[in-house]
Formats: sequence, C-alpha cells, structure tokens
Amino acid sequence: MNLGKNFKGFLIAIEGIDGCGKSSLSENLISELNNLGFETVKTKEPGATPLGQYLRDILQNRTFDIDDKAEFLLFAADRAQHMHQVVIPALQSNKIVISDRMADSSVAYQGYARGLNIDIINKINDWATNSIKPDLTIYLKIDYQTAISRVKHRYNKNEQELTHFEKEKEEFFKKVITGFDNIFKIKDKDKVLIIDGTQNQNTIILQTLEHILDKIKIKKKLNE
Ligand SMILES: Nc1ncnc2c1ncn2[C@@H]1O[C@H](COP(=O)(O)OP(=O)(O)O)[C@@H](O)[C@H]1O
Ligand SMILES: Cc1cn([C@H]2C[C@H](O)[C@@H](COP(=O)(O)OP(=O)(O)O)O2)c(=O)[nH]c1=O
Repeated sequence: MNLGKNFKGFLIAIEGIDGCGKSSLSENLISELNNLGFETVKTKEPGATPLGQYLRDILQNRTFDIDDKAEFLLFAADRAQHMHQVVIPALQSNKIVISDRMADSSVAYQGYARGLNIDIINKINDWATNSIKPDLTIYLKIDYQTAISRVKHRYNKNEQELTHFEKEKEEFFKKVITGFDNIFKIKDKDKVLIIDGTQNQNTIILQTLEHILDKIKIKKKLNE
C-alpha cells in the first residue's frame, strides 16, 4: 500500500504481563495488515537480533544469579541493538512495525516489580532507543489468574520449561500489573489503547485493528 513519500512508518508496541495474549495479537494484526496490503515487520523484545537471542537466553534460562541492575542493563542492551538493527531501518522504509514488548516492560518489571529507580530506567531507555517512542502502545490488561492459567496451559501444550519470569510469584506479577496500570494512566491518551485482554481473540483483533487504521491515517495526513 502506498502511504505517501513522507510517511515515516508506524511503530506499535504491545505490552502486558506474561500470558496476556501479546504474541497472539501481534501475529493476528500482522496477518490482517498484510492482507490489507501494508508492509509490516513483526518483532519483539528481548530476542529479535542475534545479540538479542543470546541475551534472551541468559535472561530467561539463567543458571546463576543476576543482579537487578545487571538484569535491566541486559534488557537495555537488547533494546539498543533492536532499535539499531530492526526498528529504525523498518521505520525508515515506511513499514508498520509491531513489537511484542518495548521499553515500558522495563519500567513495569524492573522498575515497579524489582524496585529499581524509574527515572534512571527511563533515562537509559531514552538513550538506548534514540528517543524513538511507539506511535501507539496497546496494553492488554488482564488479571493474574487468567494470565497464569494461560501460561501454564501453553507450557503443558508445548512441554516447555517455565522461564525465569514465569516462575515469579503472584506478588511480583501484581506489582507488574500496578506498574503497567500507572504507566498508561499518565501517558499521552492519544498514544495508548487499553484493551480488556480477557475478551476473545476476534473481539480484540477488531478493536485494535480499527484503532490502528485510524491512527495511521492521521499520521499520514500530518506528514503530507
Ligand atoms: N484472548 C485470548 N483468549 C484466550 N486465550 C488466549 C487469548 N489470547 C491468547 N490466548 C492463549 O493464551 C496463551 C498465551 O498467549 P500469548 O499470545 O502467547 O501471550 P503472551 O505473548 O502475552 O505471553 C496462548 O496459548 C494463546 O493461544
Ligand atoms: C522487554 C522486557 C521483558 N521482560 C520480561 C517479561 C517476560 O517475562 C520476559 C520475556 O518476555 P516474553 O518473551 O515477551 O514473555 P511472554 O511472551 O511470556 O510475555 O522478559 C522484562 O522483565 N523487562 C523487559 O524490559
């Protein structure tokens, strides 16, 4: 689809706790947008680059202690490489980029849940991303019980090990949920779409797709 020569791509982040439905929504939106003729890139944090795959493995399957600050800096390293190697080139070629998690995940998990200083996390995130922020963030809001039962079901189906984060206790995830709720309460309302993640997948796709198409139209007009 020709979006006009000045359109500098459109960046969408999908955020929420483990099991809220980010990966499924990301796949579904990419396929809907491709069917409509848009050029898209599906990506994620952590692990979208060769460096990121190493970092993701260390973070998810660690067999040794990692200090909370070191943990954040590993996510930030993944983020810097992701922006440099995947996100910026795709936006420069006017693509629609959908990322399963971005910088707000560090604010929720390492800031609100681990207790690291949120101003410092925001500063390092800003530096790592060259201040590039999503045009739209979709927050899939869900309660802990629904999310964890989905994660356990996925784990049984694929016979995978639970990751380091998935093994965290309810108390940890409650803090992550409070974190996301606060982050999106104070963000520019125009750039956030809060969706009830307990709804069925088709309803979620319809609600998000319609919103994305509106926002893309607005950005394109502003760029003409
Ligand atoms: N809206 C939904 N309703 C019910 N189950 C869902 C929904 N979205 C995703 N799932 C299922 O829940 C599990 C976790 O979804 P997933 O997309 O992998 O979540 P995340 O990427 O946020 O961890 C998967 O087995 C998926 O098929
Ligand atoms: C990007 C990011 C992820 N994480 C955590 C959340 C997830 O448990 C884990 C990997 O993310 P992910 O693979 O998206 O897990 P899931 O699909 O189960 O939601 O890393 C952070 O703690 N900080 C971050 O900055």
